[in-house]
Amino acid sequence: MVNEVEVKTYGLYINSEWVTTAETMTVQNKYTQEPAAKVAVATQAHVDQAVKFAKEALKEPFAPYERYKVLMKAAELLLARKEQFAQVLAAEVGKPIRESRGEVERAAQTLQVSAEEAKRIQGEGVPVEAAPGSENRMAFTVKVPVGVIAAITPFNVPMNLVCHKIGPALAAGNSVVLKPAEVTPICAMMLAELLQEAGLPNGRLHVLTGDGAQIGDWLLQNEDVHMYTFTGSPRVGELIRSKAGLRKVALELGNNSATVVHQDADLDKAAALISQKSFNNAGQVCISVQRIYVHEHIYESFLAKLIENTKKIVVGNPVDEKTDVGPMIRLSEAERVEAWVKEAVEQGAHIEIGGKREGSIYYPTILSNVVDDMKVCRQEVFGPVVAVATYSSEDEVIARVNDSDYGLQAGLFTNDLNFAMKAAREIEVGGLIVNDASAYRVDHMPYGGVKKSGTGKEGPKYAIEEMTEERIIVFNL
Ligand SMILES: NC(=O)C1=CN([C@@H]2O[C@H](COP(=O)(O)OP(=O)(O)OC[C@H]3O[C@@H](n4cnc5c(N)ncnc54)[C@H](O)[C@@H]3O)[C@@H](O)[C@H]2O)C=CC1
Ligand SMILES: O=C(O)[C@H](O)CS(=O)(=O)O
Repeated sequence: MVNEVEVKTYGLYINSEWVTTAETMTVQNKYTQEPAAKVAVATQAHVDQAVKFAKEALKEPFAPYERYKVLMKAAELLLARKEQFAQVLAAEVGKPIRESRGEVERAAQTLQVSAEEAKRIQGEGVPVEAAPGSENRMAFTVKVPVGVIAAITPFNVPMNLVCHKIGPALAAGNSVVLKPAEVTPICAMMLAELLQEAGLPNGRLHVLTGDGAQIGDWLLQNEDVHMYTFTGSPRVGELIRSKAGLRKVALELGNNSATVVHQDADLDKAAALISQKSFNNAGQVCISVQRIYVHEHIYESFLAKLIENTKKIVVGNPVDEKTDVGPMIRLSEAERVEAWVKEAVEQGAHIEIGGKREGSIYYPTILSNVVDDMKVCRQEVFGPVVAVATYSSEDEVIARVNDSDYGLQAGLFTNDLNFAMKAAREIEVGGLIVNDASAYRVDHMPYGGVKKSGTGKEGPKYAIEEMTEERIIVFNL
């Protein structure tokens, strides 16, 4: 089937209007390299205008039940248009069509859970009367919106990660100025159309496209932005934190995710799940398996099963129903991954399968005989490459998993409850997944890392905590 995506020009979405600009940018189909759409290029005046409308919108009532209805309606409309959105994702990301449909379904769930959470935002009674001299007082807290939130999102999951920002932000009563990734903004623009149709009040959402660094900087300069929520690279995350001053910042950053296969694990299950979760979206998932630590007693047998499963992966055109792995986001990224693998091989690694590039497609690759200081282990590959190493003791593997700048999620296959509990206590991550690979996520769970993987949690209930302020009300009776 040929992917026919209409080449449409999107304006900036400001105060429920589509604002055209003299300058536009082309968004490419990542497999065919043909134009998929054009988007407007915002100036600082557009950024300031969007923030101004966002701030003004906060003065208009938007009650929790109204937020619930709008977000639920948006989820319903999204599911009704699942195929249209999935085809756009396949084109703008190069994400295989079955996986793209999965992302749209998850995005709808994220909106639904956000809607439900809109009705559950609550404070608590505070027994101030327990303090000497306060016997005549009563107090309680309320959660109030932070105000205007700037949301900046990455290219790899452009639909669901946008919903993880605007869903909770709107549910909590905020206004949002969204800056989607330059290379994958189309779904975000379509989502804005959909939210408007679902009845979102004017001014609550604005979407700006153009130069990411420039718009990011203008958003940071604008004092009327109260919070920044960012998902992307550690480099940009640190930049935002350093420029945000005293304002709130939530950061979802990178990882070089480890998954451990212990000697008592179910090897068939481990090999099947790890091969599937290492190469989804061509490995461009920040919890994608990258470092695989296998107990030395079962190493040969596990590796053979992992290779066997990986051989079945179909590489090709994302719109083909059979395709499991499509292109990377850009040629230079595939070339970078190729160079890292070449360097690892020069340092002694063996390519067990893969190690091949065709244009921006990099084939699923398993490396063995690796050492922890190779780039493919130490840094974030963000591509379809895994590095398999052996270990001999529980303490050794926990120390090696923790020997990383990152700490988002890790996986552990074991049937030993004591080892699982020890790992739960000692592995330094935001989430440990037992008997599955690191890349497990459902959208209502708390999600976020430690160390260079970021600060703050996503998952609507947890993101709402970040996106509200707690206010105490004290009565002197
Ligand atoms: N923890 C998580 O949930 C996730 C983390 N990531 C991480 O994101 C990275 C890959 O995504 P990319 O889109 O390449 O990341 P990136 O950091 O290059 O870009 C992310 C966003 O930041 C914008 N941006 C670029 N420069 C900026 C600046 N100076 N100020 C403000 N905004 C700026 C971009 O336009 C884009 O919208 C990887 O490191 C990956 O691990 C990706 C997905 C999820
Ligand atoms: O971190 C990412 O790349 C995504 O958040 C993982 S998921 O939400 O697509 O599972």
